[in-house]
Amino acid sequence: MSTTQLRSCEQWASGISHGIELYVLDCNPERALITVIKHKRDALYSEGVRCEERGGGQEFFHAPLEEKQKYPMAPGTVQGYGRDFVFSEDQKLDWCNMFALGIEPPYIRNPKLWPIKPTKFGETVDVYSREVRKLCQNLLKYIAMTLGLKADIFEEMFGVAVQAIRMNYCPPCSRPDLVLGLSPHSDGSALTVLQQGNGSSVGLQILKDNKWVPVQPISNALVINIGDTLEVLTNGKYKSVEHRAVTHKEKDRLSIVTFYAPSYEIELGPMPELVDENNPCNYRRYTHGEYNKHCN
Ligand SMILES: O=C(O)CCC(=O)C(=O)O
Ligand SMILES: [Fe+2]
Repeated sequence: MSTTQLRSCEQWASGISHGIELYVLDCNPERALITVIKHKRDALYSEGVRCEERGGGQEFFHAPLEEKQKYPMAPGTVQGYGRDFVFSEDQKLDWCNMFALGIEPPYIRNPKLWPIKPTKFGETVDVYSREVRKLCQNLLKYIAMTLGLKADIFEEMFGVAVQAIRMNYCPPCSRPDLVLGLSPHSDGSALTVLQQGNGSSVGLQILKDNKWVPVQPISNALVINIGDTLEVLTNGKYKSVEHRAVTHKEKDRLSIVTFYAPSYEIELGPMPELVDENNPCNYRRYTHGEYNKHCN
């Protein structure tokens, strides 16, 4: 990593509250693919970031099937327990089970899908999500600054940002060569915040220079993915990263993923500040709501 790149990492790190340390795998804004934030135990940690250790995810997935099926993901929807991205009966399914909930704004919440067991589940998800929301707002400020834009530009543009959480649980798989945990995709969000459960197998891989590169889980670390929305808004300066998750022969794996995106009705497109003769507009305008319908 060059000195300028390091300097920009430091600037980000010192600016973020809670004494978070920032590690950047590729911090050139032109190709910023993925960022790893390492936070100190007594900062975000104590405020609920290790969601799965406090009754957040693992316990839910280990509950009997009848218990989980009380919160089904209805066909054509994206909240509850089940499988997303099922388009046809002949499709080869991913190995992961998912559990997803809308968090903000309040109208996207479906209280019937919030499990009552484990008892701490709802509270844990709420505390965690509040902290992650602040983190996303902070990150977007620093991203704006790396682009020479005013710090609040994204916050002002996003309205009441949409936030959702998804837990992906992959049991061990005897033939990891035959099935993926999650098929390759990019996220529609502006930012995605991902934690790989402690003790989980290596699973996440990003496509970099046409090769799948594993993202090693770092204890107490969050992985931040750039999503499609940020790619569009920055006219391609920040690139959305294609990623997938692989399975493991003996180990299970839990990932807890937050998607942070602009309000559904806001019209989005490359920001005029980032379009000029040398950087022509590369994307058409759309709303996040329209994009979501197209994807689901
Ligand atoms: O499990 C992972 O590491 C990736 C999860 C993911 O990409 C997603 O939920 O969109
Ligand atoms: Fe993803």
